[in-house]
Amino acid sequence: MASSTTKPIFTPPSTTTSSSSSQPPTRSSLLSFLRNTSSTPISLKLSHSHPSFRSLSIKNATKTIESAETSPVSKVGGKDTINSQETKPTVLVSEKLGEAGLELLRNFGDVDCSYDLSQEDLCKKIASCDALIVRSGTKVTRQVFEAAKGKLKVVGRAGVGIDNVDLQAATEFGCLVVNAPTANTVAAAEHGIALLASMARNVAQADASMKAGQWQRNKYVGVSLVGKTLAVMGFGKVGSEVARRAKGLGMEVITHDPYAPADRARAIGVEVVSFDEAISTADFISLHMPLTPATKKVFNDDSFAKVKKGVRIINVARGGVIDEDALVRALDSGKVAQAALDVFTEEPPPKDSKLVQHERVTVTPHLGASTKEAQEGVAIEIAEAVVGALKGELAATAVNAPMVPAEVLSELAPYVVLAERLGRLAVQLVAGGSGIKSAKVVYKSARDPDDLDTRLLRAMITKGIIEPISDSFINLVNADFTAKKKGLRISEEREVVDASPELPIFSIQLQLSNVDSKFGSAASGGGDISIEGKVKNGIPHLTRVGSFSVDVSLEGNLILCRQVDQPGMIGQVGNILGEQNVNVSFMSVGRTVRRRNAIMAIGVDEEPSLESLKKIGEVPAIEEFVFLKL
Ligand SMILES: NC(=O)C1=CN([C@@H]2O[C@H](COP(=O)(O)OP(=O)(O)OC[C@H]3O[C@@H](n4cnc5c(N)ncnc54)[C@H](O)[C@@H]3O)[C@@H](O)[C@H]2O)C=CC1
Ligand SMILES: O=C(O)C(=O)COP(=O)(O)O
Repeated sequence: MASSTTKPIFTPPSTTTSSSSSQPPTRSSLLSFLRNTSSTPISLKLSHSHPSFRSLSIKNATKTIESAETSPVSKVGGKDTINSQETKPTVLVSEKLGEAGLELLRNFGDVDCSYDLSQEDLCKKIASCDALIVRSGTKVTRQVFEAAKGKLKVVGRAGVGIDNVDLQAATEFGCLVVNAPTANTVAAAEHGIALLASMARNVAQADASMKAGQWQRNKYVGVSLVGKTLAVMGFGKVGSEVARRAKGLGMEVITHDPYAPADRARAIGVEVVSFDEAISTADFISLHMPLTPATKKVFNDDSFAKVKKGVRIINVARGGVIDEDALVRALDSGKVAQAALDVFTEEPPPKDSKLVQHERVTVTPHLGASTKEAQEGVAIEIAEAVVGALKGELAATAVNAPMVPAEVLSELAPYVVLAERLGRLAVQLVAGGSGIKSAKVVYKSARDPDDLDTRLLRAMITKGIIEPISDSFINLVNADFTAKKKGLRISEEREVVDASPELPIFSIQLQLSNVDSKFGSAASGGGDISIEGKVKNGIPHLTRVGSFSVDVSLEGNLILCRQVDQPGMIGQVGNILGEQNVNVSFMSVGRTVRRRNAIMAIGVDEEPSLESLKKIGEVPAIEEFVFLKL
């Protein structure tokens, strides 16, 4: 029989545990995946609307089918439109974007094209924007995220380099950053080759000289490319395309990239070498690495001291990777013969910049991505990514959230839902005051542990745990950051079990350590709260609570009761709920020893009233129970 201290224990539904009730209406319907996946099953959608971009989405299928009237997004004439009664999302485009991309955006929301905004004006405008699309000219600083006051959900970078976006601040504010990484690759590579060839033959200088009325054939004798060594610094998308083209011009190509696989370079006849070897053997050095703290001013006095005398440098990456004063010194001393630069530390550079004015320097105003083709491609790529993110889909080009390849995601989708619901459920089992400091996730699978990418699952478990206990906005972007800030440590383990290798995961177990439980039966032997779940026929199920086996699908609301294992219990509880017109969707009983203790897990469609929950607690054989919202 239950003691008065353990019975009845029930948790009234807290507002923070219900994501739909806790979000302001304009936000709850958006960013469903980034923000809230807790209410219905999901399916996957792959869209191939642009050849260079595969946008990957997880959509709430039930919602899409059932709630055309209530969802802000519906399909009309093949276009994504917004129902008239809902506020359309506002997308601020702060730099010139291709018309095809703008068209896509206009079909979805209100588009405000305001170019050349001052930082102050950007901060003023941003408070009413759901998305911001930039190129390299807009500085998206912490100040911008602060000024957005939580309204801004996505920053889309219509291009590759995201060094103009404060990613840390974006993450802290839960703002997704997406980029368009593929559509301008060829344009940047072609511009690199154009600069290489025109620098070698003094095209820009000779052109200026002729326009000034001169005919200086002897002054502009160039150097040949064939047989010369080109060092490609950064063998990514652009670097490898430059290398391919330089090989076609008869150049020897070497590369330095600490992260690129050597066999990918070797496959096109390019040798991977150390930084020092690359810069000391090359006749031409072409820069294609991103600007990061590690690459900032990596070309400085020390590195110029190591280059071959008379080297020629091309930079279509970022101005910041070169110490520009050091480059001027190296040009003046003759160590560097020429430079061709598309990018600058400060853009536009000061009018009196010694580098820009230098006779042996060829400059272009950041034109690498500026071809008609690339701009249309980039505009479509970013518009699709931003619209997708605003619709709550997972972005394949997310820069500050877990990004999972399409084929992996299609397998993991139901486990993603399971992960979040286990987190959400476990945290509701924790007794009031005890803070959660440590969570352990065990992924049981028949597959090799290295085959399982758990970043997304981990982020969803974290979101599930943190969201109900946080009054700030939690999504996939800031879940990890917020968990760390709250001092929650999440560890992961993979356990190989004898199960079907067809399934990526056999089960997910979640343990919260050193916490008191509202529901004593959820505590495992060591005093931790422990629950486990599986995916069955695509539906997440709770399969273990503490040491009790149960089997209930994780949908809607859940009542967990521990009772003396005796006949008639299901009927008694069912009757109490029935009297209140609460529909029982499923029931499962798990016990350790026959006729002793059992756990009853009851799924209910409606939220039972306080009165009916009290009545359940008054059933003599029920020793403890808890009401949980998923
Ligand atoms: N001028 C322009 O208009 C354009 C400039 N870009 C810039 O070009 C750069 C490369 O773009 P993608 O090739 O698309 O990027 P990517 O990400 O495909 O390639 C970058 C490569 O740099 C490598 N890398 C990182 N740190 C390095 C280091 N310390 N030393 C050598 N390599 C390092 C990476 O491993 C990666 O392979 C970016 O900075 C991007 O912003 C890109 C497009 C247009
Ligand atoms: O994609 C990049 O990284 C670029 O540098 C292109 O910049 P832009 O969009 O032309 O301002």
